[in-house]
Amino acid sequence: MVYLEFQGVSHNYNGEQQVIHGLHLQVQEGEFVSLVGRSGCGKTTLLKMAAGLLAPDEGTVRIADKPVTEPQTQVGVVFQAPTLLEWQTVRDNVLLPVSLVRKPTRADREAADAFLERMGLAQHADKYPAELSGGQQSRVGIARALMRNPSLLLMDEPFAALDALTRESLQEDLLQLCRSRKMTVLFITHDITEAVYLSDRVIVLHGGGIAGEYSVPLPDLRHYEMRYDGEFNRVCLAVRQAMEGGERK
Ligand SMILES: Nc1ncnc2c1ncn2[C@@H]1O[C@H](COP(=O)(O)OP(=O)(O)OP(=O)(O)O)[C@@H](O)[C@H]1O
Repeated sequence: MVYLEFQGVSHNYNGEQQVIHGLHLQVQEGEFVSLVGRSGCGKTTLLKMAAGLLAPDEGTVRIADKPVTEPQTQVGVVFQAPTLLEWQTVRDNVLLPVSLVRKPTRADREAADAFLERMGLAQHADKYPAELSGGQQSRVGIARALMRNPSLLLMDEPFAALDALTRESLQEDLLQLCRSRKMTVLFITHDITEAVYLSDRVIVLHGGGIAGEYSVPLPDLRHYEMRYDGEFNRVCLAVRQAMEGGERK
């Protein structure tokens, strides 16, 4: 079943040249799709339209077959800058999606603590964001998005500020979570290896549209050794070549 769909979507800022132009894309329920492309090609613009934070000038974005006109409760969004509330503790920041609609219960606090533990932040729950490193703050942002129990996760370079090993372990955690909860994911990254490792499909954006689309022929259960596999590297090379300026579909 198609879960997220862009139907002939276009967008420009301030009436200037179109950043996204008549784009069609379907993401299946439970599918993990990465968006890659040169800086400024419109990845964040596309993600913001899916999040209901930006309206397309033309075309429609649909989630579960309903047009998106505003932010949706079943959608979790993670940006590279985690935008945490400085005056609230780490735990309260994670609880924010709940406290915006009702008073958090003990079960909510336990769920928040479980996500923080999963992100390796159990001992930081009572601290304030300013006391955490940039990478730790990014992980709080991810825990907060997961607190919504989202069916669709939109992630914009969520691991960009992390060291290589933390990044790898969070990639494993994210994959496990997505598979076990059958989450649909749209994931932006500049790292081709990360895109191929995490995804069922990698989409290359170029010139306002889709320049290439690559299914990843790896089993659902991924292991870091797969990154050195010949097939894996063939997909990485194809993605890279499309990023260098492939034909627009
Ligand atoms: N609020 C805005 N107002 C005007 N122009 C904008 C705005 N946001 C983005 N743009 C422009 O739209 C284009 C696409 O931006 P977008 O952030 O979607 O690209 P991106 O592919 O995510 O880039 P990056 O990889 O550098 O994050 C860029 O040329 C950018 O300068």
